[in-house]
Amino acid sequence: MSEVLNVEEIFGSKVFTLGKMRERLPKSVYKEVKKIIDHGGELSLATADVVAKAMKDWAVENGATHYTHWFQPLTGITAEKHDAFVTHPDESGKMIMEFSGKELIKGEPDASSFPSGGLRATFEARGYTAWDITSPAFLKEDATGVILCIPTAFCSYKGEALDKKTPLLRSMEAVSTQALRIVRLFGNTEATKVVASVGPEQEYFLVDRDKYLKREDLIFAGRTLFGAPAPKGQELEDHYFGTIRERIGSFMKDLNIELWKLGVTAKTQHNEVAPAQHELAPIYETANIAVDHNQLVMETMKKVAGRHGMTCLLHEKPFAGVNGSGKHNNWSLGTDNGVNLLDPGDTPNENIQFLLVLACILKAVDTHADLLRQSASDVGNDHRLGANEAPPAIISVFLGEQLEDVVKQLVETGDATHSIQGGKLLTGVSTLPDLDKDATDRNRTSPFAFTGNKFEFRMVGSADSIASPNTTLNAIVAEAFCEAADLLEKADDFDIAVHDLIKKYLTEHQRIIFNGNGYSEEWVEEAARRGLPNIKSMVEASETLTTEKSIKLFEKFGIFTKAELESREEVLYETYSKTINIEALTMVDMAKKQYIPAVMEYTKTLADTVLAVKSAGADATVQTTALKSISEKLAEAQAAETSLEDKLAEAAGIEDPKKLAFFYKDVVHTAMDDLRAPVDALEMMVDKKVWPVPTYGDLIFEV
Ligand SMILES: NC(=O)CC[C@H](N)C(=O)O
Repeated sequence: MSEVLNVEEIFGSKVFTLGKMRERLPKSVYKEVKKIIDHGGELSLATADVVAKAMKDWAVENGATHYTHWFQPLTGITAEKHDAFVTHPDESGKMIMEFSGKELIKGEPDASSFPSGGLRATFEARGYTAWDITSPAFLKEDATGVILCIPTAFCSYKGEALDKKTPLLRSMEAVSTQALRIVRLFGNTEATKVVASVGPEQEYFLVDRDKYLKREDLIFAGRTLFGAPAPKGQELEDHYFGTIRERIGSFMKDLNIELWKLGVTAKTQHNEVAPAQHELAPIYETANIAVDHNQLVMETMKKVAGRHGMTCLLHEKPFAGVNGSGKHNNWSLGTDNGVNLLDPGDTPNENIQFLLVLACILKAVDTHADLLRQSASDVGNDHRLGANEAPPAIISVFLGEQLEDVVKQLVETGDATHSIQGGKLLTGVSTLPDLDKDATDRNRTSPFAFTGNKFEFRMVGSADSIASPNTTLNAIVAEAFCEAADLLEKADDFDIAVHDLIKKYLTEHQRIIFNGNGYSEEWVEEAARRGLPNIKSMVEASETLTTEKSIKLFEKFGIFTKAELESREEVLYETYSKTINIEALTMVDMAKKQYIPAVMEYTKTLADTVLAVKSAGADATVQTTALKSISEKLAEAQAAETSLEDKLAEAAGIEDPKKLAFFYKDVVHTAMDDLRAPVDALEMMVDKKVWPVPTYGDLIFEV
């Protein structure tokens, strides 16, 4: 019998939850904290002192020696700088551990080396972290000891956002304010806020650590830059939902335990489509906490994989030719009195509030398809989108049969009189129950799919923070709600006005609805006919941040200033160029120091064989032909390697960040492909024993 795991007891044990605050704080202090969490406001320094002491006492009781303001700079990952609770000893030499309210609420981590896109000159180095009271503090335990982590926002001396959290929090407030106006129109006077909630499904690969360490591309780039396909890929679909192997299972078990302790509701786990690919999905929660938790999920996956002699690859496309990894971002909006704005009910044609919300979302997604596409772009996702079971780069919305039919009725006749019902699914077996069928099937080819009571934004990449996609979603929907509320609040006859507005929005924006196969070539053509943007790369997507339309949107709701948007665009170009540069340098390194020497050595062995066979008086045609074709490919690889180095030298002379990023995308990238092709071909021509690195087969089938 295995040991019984008390999940209820370990869940949240490393989190300074509301429950722990209620136990440890004086009633009045707890009430003040709770009020600010729910409705905003500022904590007085005296109250902050009391909270800080309680938080420190709890942390120290649990072994903590340090605290850190934990934040999310524009690197897309998290940052921390530890400070011990240590203070000056008194005269007798005794030291008492302390943590003040001031230290809790505000930090000044310097942190001047983080990307700021020109927002901070080096002489304006001051940056501040501010406690995000809405996301609970937690304990991180590793070889460093136990560290109290306080989620914080990070901004410059002038108050400009330098992180991912600040704009997200601003967008949550914006969408809450505007969505409240909508529910008020329908007579909901009880709700005091509308919360954006998110559940991100995290896909990942696990590879053996020893093999990983033999591949510079995995170490430096997080993905394979070379590699011929293995004889078997994912075509048999036998890995998908297959039995979880022992080694992976014991990783998953440890991962769950670590995550539960951190209050992450790790819920679903399974093998994904590609060999060595897996998935973990939590239950949805407030967007801000979901973003923090997803960072913890990614970090914990890497840590726990190490303990099991494996490495977790979060890259969107670690292996060419098989599925990449996404992070399907399930998003919805709910009032604090329990109404899910995205729940259509049984008869959506009669649910006017839902239809208005839906019409607003379609309008938002159509109007800002470019921004939504941008929010899901990162360097790795360029390889994933549109390839092997990942949504295309074209934004469209899947509504499903039932809603598509309601929309059609509204657009065509102005009235929706009925809703298609799911009915029964007849199993045809007397011992099996007949099932109630959903009114709508699912569509995994869509980048933005309605799934019953939420939207699943499937475009997001696996390695990316989910802060940007949710910030953008909240922002664009806030704008649509705001425009609708501006009109409807003034309407003489609300019923007629709302009906007309829904019809208008649906008619104007129905081009964004697509229920067919998003992977098909026909859709690319059809989307072009409809005038939908097809933004193929991260570099092209970055430009959309600073269009007039984008600046107007984000400034209107105080989510980004123009300067913040410009700085982010610049950071994206820099990140892109630096990442591709690392990849290209890694390729040069591997080609020059590993592949080319290995093949040279092999050609020598072959040449010796040719001579030996000939001198023995036998026919050496096979050996000679092999030698010739391998030497030709080797020459091709050598030339491509030199050309890649030339292109990198050319890149070094380009100063403008945008021009440079485009150069990396258009020129360096092509040179990289040109080098990969002959090396991959050589892999199939030489003896496996001389190949200097583990192959695709070794990496994804022998974990
Ligand atoms: N079965 C699936 O859901 C595959 C999803 C795919 N891995 C993606 O990148 O989105």
